[in-house]
Amino acid sequence: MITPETLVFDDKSEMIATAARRFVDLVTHAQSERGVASVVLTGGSNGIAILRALAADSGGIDWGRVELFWGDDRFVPADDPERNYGQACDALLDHVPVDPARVHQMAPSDGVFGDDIEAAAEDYADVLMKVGTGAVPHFDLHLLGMGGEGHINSLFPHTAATAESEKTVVAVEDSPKPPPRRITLTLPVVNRAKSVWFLVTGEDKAEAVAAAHMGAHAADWPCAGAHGTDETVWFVDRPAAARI
Ligand SMILES: O=C1O[C@H](COP(=O)(O)O)[C@@H](O)[C@H](O)[C@H]1O
Repeated sequence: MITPETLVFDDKSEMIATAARRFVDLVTHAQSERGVASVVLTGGSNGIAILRALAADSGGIDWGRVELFWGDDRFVPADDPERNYGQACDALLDHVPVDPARVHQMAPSDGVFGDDIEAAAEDYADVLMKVGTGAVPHFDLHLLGMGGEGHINSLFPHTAATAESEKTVVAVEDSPKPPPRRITLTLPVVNRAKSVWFLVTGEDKAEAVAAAHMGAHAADWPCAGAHGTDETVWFVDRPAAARI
């Protein structure tokens, strides 16, 4: 496994600005190599902050050639402010010329599958296979936020979703963090990404950051189970880095 790169910043705005610049470099490089870049977005404070920074300046990114996915979303109605997809639209996607056919949101609870969260999760697994023409894509980048107990996407400690080794997408019915119903990519899918970046701030995250850096078990600290095939980068502020 590749040794993670850990970048510690004095403040959050400096961290987000650096991550946004690296995002531009990574995506434009992928586009020049392969035509289309694939990126998995995340929710949470920093996952949305980087999108706002990109709305202000996205350099030479051709947004029409970015395939966008979500690492997780909350299974709530489409207009619920808790939706990671809706927050991403407000922060970035409504302001740049994305190709709607390349924007792959997870279904909301009032979408085509209605309240059937299992059907919605299976549909997203199909989407991954279809876009990857028969295999889950090796995403160019998977962004991750992280909770204080080490959750990433909607993979919480000591849950079946975190232990999942076969399915690519699962439904979560009892998330300890509200709202309780969510859809999430699983660790085997996260770990297909070439680059996995964590965006983490705050001293309440310091124990989880330290656990991941000390090689904890993913069951205990899901963040410890996420790695890119080419790089794993931790963007952390000083309080979050306090215990490493
Ligand atoms: O519930 C969620 O939380 C994580 C982390 O959020 P943060 O606000 O503590 O940074 C987020 O990455 C995930 O997508 C989201 O659904």
